Amino acid sequence: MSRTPFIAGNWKMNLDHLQAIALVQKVAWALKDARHDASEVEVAVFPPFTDLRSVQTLISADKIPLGLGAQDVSPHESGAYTGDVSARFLAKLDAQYVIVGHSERRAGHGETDEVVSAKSVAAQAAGIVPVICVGETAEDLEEHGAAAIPAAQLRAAIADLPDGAEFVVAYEPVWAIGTGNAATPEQAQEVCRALRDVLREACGDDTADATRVLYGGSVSSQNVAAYMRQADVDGALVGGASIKADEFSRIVQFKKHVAV
Ligand SMILES: O=C[C@H](O)COP(=O)(O)O
Repeated sequence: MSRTPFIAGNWKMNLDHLQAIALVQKVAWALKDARHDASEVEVAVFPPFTDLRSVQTLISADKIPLGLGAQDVSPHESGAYTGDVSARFLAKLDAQYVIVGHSERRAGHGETDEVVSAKSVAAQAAGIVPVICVGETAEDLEEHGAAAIPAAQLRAAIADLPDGAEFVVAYEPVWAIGTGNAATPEQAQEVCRALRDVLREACGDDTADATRVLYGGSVSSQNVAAYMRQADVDGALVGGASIKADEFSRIVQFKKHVAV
């Protein structure tokens, strides 16, 4: 089955809303120059909450072929949850995606598998596609091998999603994030394949064949093509390189460097 490749740019806590506008304009020019066809490669950006409105306005006014996502979402619908942002609020801003379970939130904010599952459910209920991040630390890798922890995290994150729910999986080995020490394409393929097996077992063939599994961790224009050659890697979750318009645009144009 063919899955549309997906390049997702997670800006993390970078760029205020004015800088965000400038970056999106540059990315839009680069995509136009490259005659980017969104039906061939889907691209989305994940700005901080405070930038979402500005970025959404620009994308919609200038018909920029970019999807929009948020970096986090509340597991709750509404009420006394100071600082939380609900999935419904994000949907109102045309967010199509939301990242859940990023390792920086698991580690820095104590997010458990249960919280990640609740966030996936909240997003899905509001019509937003969760981008479920999983990945092992260097210690996990040594103790359990590469796939065991990400597979367990994925099982937990999708456990309460209804049948047929759409979601994206992002395999991000923690040791590869922001380090320049990217996983090899073969390592990425091995774990992405194992994650697809989890989907096959938990949700059946249709979901396993249709769900996009991304690799993330020090992705650049130099290595993206090698990941995209792997049978079970359907795209990339890009951090640092996504806030550099030229580099992000080169990543998006990976097809120029690889026959897929
Ligand atoms: O969400 C993105 C990942 O954490 C990867 O970040 P990075 O490309 O800076 O390594």
